Formats: sequence, structure tokens, C-alpha cells
Amino acid sequence: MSANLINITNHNPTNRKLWMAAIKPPMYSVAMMPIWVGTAVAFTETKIFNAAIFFTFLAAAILILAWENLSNDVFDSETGIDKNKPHSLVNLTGNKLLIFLLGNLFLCLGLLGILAIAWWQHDPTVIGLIVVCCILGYLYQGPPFRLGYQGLGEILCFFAFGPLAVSAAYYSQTQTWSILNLAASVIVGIATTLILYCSHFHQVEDDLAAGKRSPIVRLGTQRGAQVLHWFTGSIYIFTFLFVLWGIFPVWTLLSWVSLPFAIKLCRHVQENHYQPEKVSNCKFIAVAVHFWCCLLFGAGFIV
Ligand SMILES: C/C(=C\COP(=O)(O)OP(=O)(O)O)CCC[C@H](C)CCC[C@H](C)CCCC(C)C
Ligand SMILES: O=C(O)C1=CC(=O)c2ccccc2C1=O
Repeated sequence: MSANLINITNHNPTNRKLWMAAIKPPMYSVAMMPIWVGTAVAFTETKIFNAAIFFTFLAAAILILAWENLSNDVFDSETGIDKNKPHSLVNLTGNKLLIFLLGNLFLCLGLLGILAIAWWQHDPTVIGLIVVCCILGYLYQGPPFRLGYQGLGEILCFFAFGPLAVSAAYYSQTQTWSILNLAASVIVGIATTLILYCSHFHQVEDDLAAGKRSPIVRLGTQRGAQVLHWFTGSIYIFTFLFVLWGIFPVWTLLSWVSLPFAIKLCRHVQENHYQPEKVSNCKFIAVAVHFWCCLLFGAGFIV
């Protein structure tokens, strides 16, 4: 049996854990929330809900994020930054080409789903917006740009998962634009960017060695942990202000139910920012903050 096949068929628990860490199932809620929130705002404003478009968009978003993650492992294998990362899909399979081709297959299927939406609407706007998201995703990690290595990933992430993806979801239902939806997209964008920011805390040593100037490399873990308080707090402060100004319905304050996760995240990082093995799970606490915050925020528009 080849080494690759041994890797894939070895069912011991450690190997299963590595595969789960490589595939990152909880991370895929990140692709779903912009579609959920954009569709919820569209429903509030227009009472339009097209289920076929909603579910096609959800599936396509998941496929596109799968491409982003698979190609991240491919491109990172070329810079050496993942050499200590056993849960990289390239390291697990030992087959970079396979992961590259699989990633591109997911991208094509995802874009086909979005193309179907554009076809049903006789309007290329949604595919245009999602192609721009994919270009930002490539600029983040792909050669020769690798803007994530310059510490610019958070900006790309905010625009891709915030204004662009949420506007695309809104437009896919209504074929119009909305200022309310743009304001809502700011909340989704910040909550998603929080996850990316948290993902750097445990990687400072490997990032430095590979020349990646992530925000945490630039700030240091201590200041990074302090900035995290403001970053996390801004989600709740902005939501409150938008409610106060009469822009968001009061029920969007339901998103504050996610505050315990946000407090847990800030405390955990404050206490462990300098211990990579302890802080490494903070990304998944941030995923919980994002999930509950965006789920309830979207629900607040429908209630
Ligand atoms: C792949 C991403 C982060 C991983 O970064 P890193 O290399 O530090 O992680 P590892 O340690 O695990 O190697 C996320 C990058 C996000 C990017 C800036 C923007 C992606 C845009 C998406 C393609 C947009 C999808 C939108 C969808 C809702 C239609
Ligand atoms: O593996 C990761 O660190 C991330 C994967 C991912 O898909 C994503 C999407 C949006 C924001 C952050 C992240 C990650 O950090």
C-alpha cells in the first residue's frame, strides 16, 4: 500500500482528530452566515424569500470556502509555513496535486451554483460579486500576492464576508440594494474577521520563520490580546448604536446572547496569549461567537 493510502485509510483516533482538524467542519458556518443575514434583511424589507436561491447559495458558499481552505494548504506548503502543521491536508495526504485539483473542483461547482442563480435572475450581478470575493480569497494566499503574509488578510476578509457576500445574498433575493443590508454586513464582516485575527495567536513562531507579518506578529501577543477586547466589543457596540439610531430593529439585540462566548474568548486569550498550545483553540471560540452572534442577529430581522 502506498504511503498516501496508508495515511488516508489509517483509522486510529489521532489520525481521525488530525483529519477533523484539517477539514475544520465548524468553520463552514462562516460561509453560511452572510447568506443567512443578507436573506433575512431582504425578507424583512421586501417579504420576498426564494428558497431555491437561498439553499443553492448556501451550498455554493460552502463549496467556495472549501476551495479557499484546500488551496490555503496547497499555497502554504510552498512557503514552508505549514511544515509543523500535521493537520495540513497536503501533509496528511502527501499529495499536493490531489488537494489542488479537489479545491479547484469545489470552486467550479460553487461558481456553477452561483451561475445558476444569475441565470434564474437573468442578471450577472451576483456572480460578479462572488467572483470578486474569490479574487480577494486568492489575493490572501495565492502567489505572487500572498497579501495575508503582509498582514492584510483581515481587510480582505472583512470585505469578502461582509459587504460583498451579504450584498450578494440580499441581491440574490431582491435584485436591488439596501443601506440597511450594508449596515448589517458590517456586523457580519467584523465577526468573521475576528476568527481570522484569532487564528494567528498560536502561530507567531512559524509565521515569523516564514516571513508572514500577521497582525499578531506585528503587534505582539500581549497588545494583540488587548486589541482583541476592542475588536470583539465593537460587534456589540455597533449593533447597539445601530439600534439606538433606529437603523436595526430592536430584536437584533438578540445577538447579545452570544456575549458569554465573547467574554470567554477575550479572557482565554488574555490569560494564554503567550502559550501557543493553550491559545490555539481560541479560533474555535471565535467561531462560536460568530455563529451565535450572526444567527441571532439575522433572526432579529425576521422576528
Ligand atoms: C483560508 C483562510 C484563513 C486561513 O489562514 P491561515 O493561512 O492563517 O490559516 P492556517 O493556519 O489554517 O493555514 C480564510 C481567508 C479568508 C480570505 C481573506 C477571504 C476569503 C474569501 C472567500 C473565498 C469568500 C467566500 C464568500 C462566500 C460566502 C461566498
Ligand atoms: O483555518 C482557518 O484558520 C480559517 C479558515 C477559514 O475558512 C476562515 C474563514 C473566515 C475567517 C477566518 C478563517 C480562518 O481563520
